[in-house]
Amino acid sequence: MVVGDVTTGTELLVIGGGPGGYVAAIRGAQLGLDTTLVERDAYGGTCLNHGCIPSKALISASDVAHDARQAESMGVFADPAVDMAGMTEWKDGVVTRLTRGVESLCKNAGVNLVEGTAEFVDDGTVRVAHGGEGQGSESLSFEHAIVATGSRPMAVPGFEFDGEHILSSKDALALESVPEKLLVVGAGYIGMELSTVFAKLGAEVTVVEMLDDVLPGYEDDIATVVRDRAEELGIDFNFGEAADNWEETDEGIRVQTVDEDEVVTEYNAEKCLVAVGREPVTDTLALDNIDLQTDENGVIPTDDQCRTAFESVFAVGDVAGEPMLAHKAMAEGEVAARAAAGEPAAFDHQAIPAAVFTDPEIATVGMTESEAEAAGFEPVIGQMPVRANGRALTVNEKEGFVRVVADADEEFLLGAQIVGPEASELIAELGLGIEMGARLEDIAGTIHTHPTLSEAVHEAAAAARGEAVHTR
Ligand SMILES: Cc1cc2nc3c(=O)[nH]c(=O)nc-3n(C[C@H](O)[C@H](O)[C@H](O)COP(=O)(O)OP(=O)(O)OC[C@H]3O[C@@H](n4cnc5c(N)ncnc54)[C@H](O)[C@@H]3O)c2cc1C
Ligand SMILES: NC(=O)c1ccc[n+]([C@@H]2O[C@H](COP(=O)([O-])OP(=O)(O)OC[C@H]3O[C@@H](n4cnc5c(N)ncnc54)[C@H](O)[C@@H]3O)[C@@H](O)[C@H]2O)c1
Repeated sequence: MVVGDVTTGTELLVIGGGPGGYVAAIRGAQLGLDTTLVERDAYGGTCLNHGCIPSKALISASDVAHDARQAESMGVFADPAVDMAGMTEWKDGVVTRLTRGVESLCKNAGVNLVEGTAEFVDDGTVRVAHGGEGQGSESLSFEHAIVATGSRPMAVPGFEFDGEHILSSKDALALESVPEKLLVVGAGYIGMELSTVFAKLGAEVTVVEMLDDVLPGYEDDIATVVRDRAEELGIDFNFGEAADNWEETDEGIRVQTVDEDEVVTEYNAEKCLVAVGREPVTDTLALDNIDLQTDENGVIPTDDQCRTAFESVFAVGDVAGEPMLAHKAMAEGEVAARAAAGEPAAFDHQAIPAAVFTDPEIATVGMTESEAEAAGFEPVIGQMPVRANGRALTVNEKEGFVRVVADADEEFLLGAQIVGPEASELIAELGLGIEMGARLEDIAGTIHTHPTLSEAVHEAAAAARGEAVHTR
């Protein structure tokens, strides 16, 4: 415990111990920099504690329950009971194991760990306030600082999170029982992943979305596959409606939405999950003290080395803007640490994959067909339906496809979109392909194991060359 005002110095100061921050700190220490990581809450940040990991744990657990109930066509008859408290305990165990792992990885790498909230005093010093009252504070001087303070959920005006009726994703991931009726506001990443979880666990789920389909930004044929499956699970979608206000009722809550013609619709539910996007966390940093400006979305602007307007200050991860994904935060953390250590490093945006862990999963990397056209390419497309893949049928899956986008001229791989089982795993081969400048023939000429889902990647590349064997 530090009481009073102690001044120490460090070569590399990292603020925030999420995926962006802890990777930056470990890499900085590995490169020989005296490195200090300041975290105010829990190592692993949003991703490990309240995001990627707990949500994927609940997705897996709800899949086990749901798949067992759906296995009659495979000759398996089961009716598993769900103990949400037990599931939450198991999920918390996974989280604890991983957060402890991050802490010990940092320690083993020689990173100095400081618990507290860091704010800038000037462009070479922060003040770290420790814990609660009487815990004191210390000043830390630095040569380079990496800001990795992440993001928080955005609230809809009038729908402030209370953890009881109006839930953030963090609240929803900590529920001890399955709500009978769940209203979800927003059909983006979180809305779709968590609607699927709770529908599979037996909740009656209704989704309201301001726009006209699920998962804005994804191509229509991809969104359609996921929406159709979600509707089969009993999820009720209401598009073109925005959450407007709510009140408490004897049974829970009544939420009113409004559409563009001012038509009001009412929904009764036990709880309401609001998932309408996330905003960067910068208000903990006293940025005014160094006059570091954010843009209109609260994002800290950076260059391709993740450097801010200040030579000595970098920003990585969600606080540095879209896409707000953990692997992008880690990759930026690495670039910033290397740049701080004086190594050549630059962040390359061309092959950042994204995955939505819906049923079935979605995964994309690089350009879509229309993005390739807009970038001046003449694209060629190859597509393999999941139903034509033997392994998919053996795991009782039929819906979806693998699509590759290449440049017609030289056949360089430009992008890929997958919707189907294990899409999040299959996309890695195509990301590597783009990164290495692979051509269609490199993928089509690689022998893929039979029977695997990865053969669909091989066939999509072959299809783009007019050489598919397993699809027309
Ligand atoms: C429900 C959910 C599911 C998600 N699923 C996925 C997924 O499957 N895949 C994926 O790629 N992404 C996913 N994400 C997004 C992912 O969690 C974020 O992109 C990622 O956590 C960003 O990492 P970061 O290091 O920028 O910030 P964070 O993980 O938010 O970490 C920031 C850290 O900074 C600390 N901090 C803030 N201010 C200060 C301060 N002044 N001093 C000290 N410490 C401070 C915070 O306590 C926090 O620990 C999900 C997010 C949510 C909410
Ligand atoms: N698998 C993953 O990688 C993963 C999973 C979860 C979250 N995340 C990250 O977290 C971020 C935040 O997720 P999210 O789902 O909160 O945001 P999102 O941006 O993905 O989706 C928000 C949705 O809410 C809708 N919306 C906005 N205001 C509304 C209103 N008033 N009423 C009804 N609908 C409204 C938007 O049109 C949009 O469809 C994601 O963008 C992503 O970066 C990633």
